[in-house]
Amino acid sequence: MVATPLLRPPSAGWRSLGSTLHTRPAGPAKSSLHTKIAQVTSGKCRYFSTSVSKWQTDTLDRTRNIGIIAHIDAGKTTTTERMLFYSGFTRRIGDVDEGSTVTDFLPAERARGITIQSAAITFHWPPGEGAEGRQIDCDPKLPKSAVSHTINLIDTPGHADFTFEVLRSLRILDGAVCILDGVAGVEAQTEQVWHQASTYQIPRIIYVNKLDRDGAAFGRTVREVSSRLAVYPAVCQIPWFEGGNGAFVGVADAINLQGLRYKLGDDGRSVKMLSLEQLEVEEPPLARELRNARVALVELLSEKDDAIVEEFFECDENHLAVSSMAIISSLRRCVLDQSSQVIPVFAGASFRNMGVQPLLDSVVNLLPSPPESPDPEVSIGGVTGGLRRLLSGDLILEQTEKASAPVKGKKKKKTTALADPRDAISKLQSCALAFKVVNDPKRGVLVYVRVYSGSLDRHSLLFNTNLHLSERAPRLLKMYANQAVEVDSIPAGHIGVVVGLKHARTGDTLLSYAGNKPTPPEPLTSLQLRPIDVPPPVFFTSVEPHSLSEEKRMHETLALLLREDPSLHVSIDEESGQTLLSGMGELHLEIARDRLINDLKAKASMGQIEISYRETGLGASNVVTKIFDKEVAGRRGKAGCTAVVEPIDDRDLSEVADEDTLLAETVEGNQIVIRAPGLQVERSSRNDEEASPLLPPGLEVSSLRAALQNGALAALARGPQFTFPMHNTRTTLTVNPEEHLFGSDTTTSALSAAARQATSAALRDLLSGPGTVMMEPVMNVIISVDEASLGSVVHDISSSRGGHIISLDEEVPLSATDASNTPIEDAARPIDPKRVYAPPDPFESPSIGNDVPTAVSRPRTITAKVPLKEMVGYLKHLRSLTAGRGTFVMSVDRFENMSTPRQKAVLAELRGGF
Ligand SMILES: Nc1nc2c(ncn2[C@@H]2O[C@H](COP(=O)(O)OP(=O)(O)OP(=O)(O)O)[C@@H](O)[C@H]2O)c(=O)[nH]1
Repeated sequence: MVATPLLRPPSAGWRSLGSTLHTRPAGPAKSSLHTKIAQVTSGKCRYFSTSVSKWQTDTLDRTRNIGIIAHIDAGKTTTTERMLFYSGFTRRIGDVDEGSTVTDFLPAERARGITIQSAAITFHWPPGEGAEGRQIDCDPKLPKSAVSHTINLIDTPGHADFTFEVLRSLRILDGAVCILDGVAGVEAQTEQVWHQASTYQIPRIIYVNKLDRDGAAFGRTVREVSSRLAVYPAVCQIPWFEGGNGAFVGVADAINLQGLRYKLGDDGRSVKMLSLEQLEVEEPPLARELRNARVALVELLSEKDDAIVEEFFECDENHLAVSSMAIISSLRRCVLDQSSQVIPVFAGASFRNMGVQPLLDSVVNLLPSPPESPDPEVSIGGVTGGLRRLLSGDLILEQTEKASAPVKGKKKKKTTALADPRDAISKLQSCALAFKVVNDPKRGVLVYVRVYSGSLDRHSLLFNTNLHLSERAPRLLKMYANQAVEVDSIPAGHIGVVVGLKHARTGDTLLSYAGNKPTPPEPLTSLQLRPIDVPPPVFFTSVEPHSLSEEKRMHETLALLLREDPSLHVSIDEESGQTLLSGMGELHLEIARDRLINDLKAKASMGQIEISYRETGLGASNVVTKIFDKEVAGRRGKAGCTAVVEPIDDRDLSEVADEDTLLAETVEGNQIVIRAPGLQVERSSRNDEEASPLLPPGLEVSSLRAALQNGALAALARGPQFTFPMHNTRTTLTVNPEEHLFGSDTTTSALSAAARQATSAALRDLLSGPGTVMMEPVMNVIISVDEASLGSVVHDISSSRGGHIISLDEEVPLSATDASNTPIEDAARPIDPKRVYAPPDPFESPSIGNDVPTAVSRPRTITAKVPLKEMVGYLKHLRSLTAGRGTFVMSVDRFENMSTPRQKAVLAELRGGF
């Protein structure tokens, strides 16, 4: 599978693998592969181009948008650094432990040695000009890695606190490399990220790293892949331990039937290649195992792919005679067709510079190009489907039918004639997803985008469908880690950066369209690419400026932080005036603190990190009316409204809404319904900005709605009894035009103030009536332990921590972290490790070689629901219960009402200091 070594005659000499030599050889001779792997012709392919800024769409098939996913510390950054080095991108290998890597370029990341931001880096493999180069016809009999490809690599973070960041990186990938730690095997978080990748149907290959470490067990890890990730591992390489159980010196390649021995202590560019025959002389046990691996590989592929069966018969049913190209093609088909459940597995030790070039070849050979990846999901006008279907007109047709179908039990709403949505779709020039916003100290705010259709051109007007505003794209860049090249356009399938956008945030969809209108034609305004739910924040901390004069700057910096990371929330406590920053985990907030204070230089300090509790009503309030009548900033403002606050029932929001409803939306766990009887707003009309004759001049429906919503949200940020934000409530605001609007005195700020006062009054009414209760975040926790510690961990969770055990050894998706509600296909059945080929590990007893781990060390998975409070500092405790082997991941399940004694105990603790 190694392009360069595969393509050269196996010889016992040391070869240089790297950027200097790329010859184009002849394809392998089919008939006698096991005796003669490849022949080399002297014909050379040159991959030169003159322009690096030209992004040709016709070279899209030579582009790979991939990510590296793994458990924390599995070696993502170390592997990425080697990739950059071998591709000629860097001159020396960066070291995570020294803090000199290219990808972890934030000071906070360098200091902690962990990856926080997913940086996008472009490089070429094999070294050359990548997809920008002149189109060269390559022999289809050669692997794709014979020609230089452009690889856009997204480095995803590994810590559970950054799940949201992992998700938003995942959704723009066409393929992924999953790195496993060869000592730790498949860990809880690997499973979590694996399932998230399954949600987006991302084709994957696996790389088992750290095989140089004591205790590394490639075979055991392969078996865990089958049992824990529920896929068939296609072992493409096996580790080469000197003399069978000595030092890790390289890999034996089951595709090309050769051994790759690296020079110890070297930078990994010198590799000795040995044919199977040579291995038989020099390392007979390894040669024997390599034959086993080849047989198992061909057998596995034959179960899933008919084409290789034919090839196998042509080779007289000789597993060793099947050509390496046939195997590569078969593996590629299986990787792209995820129903095969086949995942190729590779081996290496990135830190020792072993195994990374063959891995890069596999990225090019096996992972899909953008056009080969699954149709990206979009939502438009309440309908979801694939972007390609939308562009072909199929999806929107469904929407038109759905919109005109009568709603059960309701009279049909009056609608204006809808223009054919296909006309609107035909006006779409480009559609891109902003997947990352980074504040670069030199270049300003960089918005990383993945373009999905058309071509995003410099100076084009981009409509942001999340924020409903347009902004121009003054400059476009292609990023090489922290270096940039200016470009004129970013075509579909590519990743680039827009500089100079003032509003776009991570996760926003950006459109360019034909025509000079300020907004695109309906229903394009609602088009969203791969929408993703932001989980509710469960920790918070206060942020205080050092002085009053610093306050403005602090808020600007916070706003930037929120553009970068929308899973952070900022709110102001109305009464104390304190600024509160909330996030998904303790580490999440600590990193935010680092970013704010150390990187963005805000002169502010942060308080302690605390759990973010909530408050909810135990019944409905009375209807409360408030008329706001006051001078604001020298101008009279008068407006009124009524409010009712009640707990959410199980009615759907669409059932709550009627013809008088201007808005029915769930924001941060609370539903807001805004009604204006008789306003005669044509809601189903596509012109929401339409002024109503009942509205004072200058006041539009959209601004009335926004003002009322903001007012209600401000009031709901503070519960009447415990001052925690309200949760699980529905607030219905009603504006009666005749009673609550007062001509030109009714300004948006007066409306907002009236809504806030009415909601606050309804909350107080709730307190004097049915009362309120505290709610706490309850986590969905998945714990991985050995059989031996199962009992003590289960006991600890259920008795000392007040948790409920949901299941043992069953995959339960982490609700808040799973991107959609679509069932996870592969969460179903683990594959019996006995049916899977895995080479024996050094020191492994032959009797258990192919067996499941022994009873005491059998991995067990506990799924439980536990209050977050009881999970603070849990890792340390788990480690002590499991002799250091247990791991866990968690995500918010929901907020639950607290019992009176628990509420009392928590309040006493909070008052006494957390
Ligand atoms: N012995 C050995 N150590 C390795 C290998 N690869 C990585 N390491 C070490 O493992 C540690 C973690 O490596 P990283 O590359 O930072 O891992 P990561 O997956 O990027 O971690 P996060 O960025 O925190 O998610 C570092 O100390 C590396 O030096 C390897 O092949 N062998």
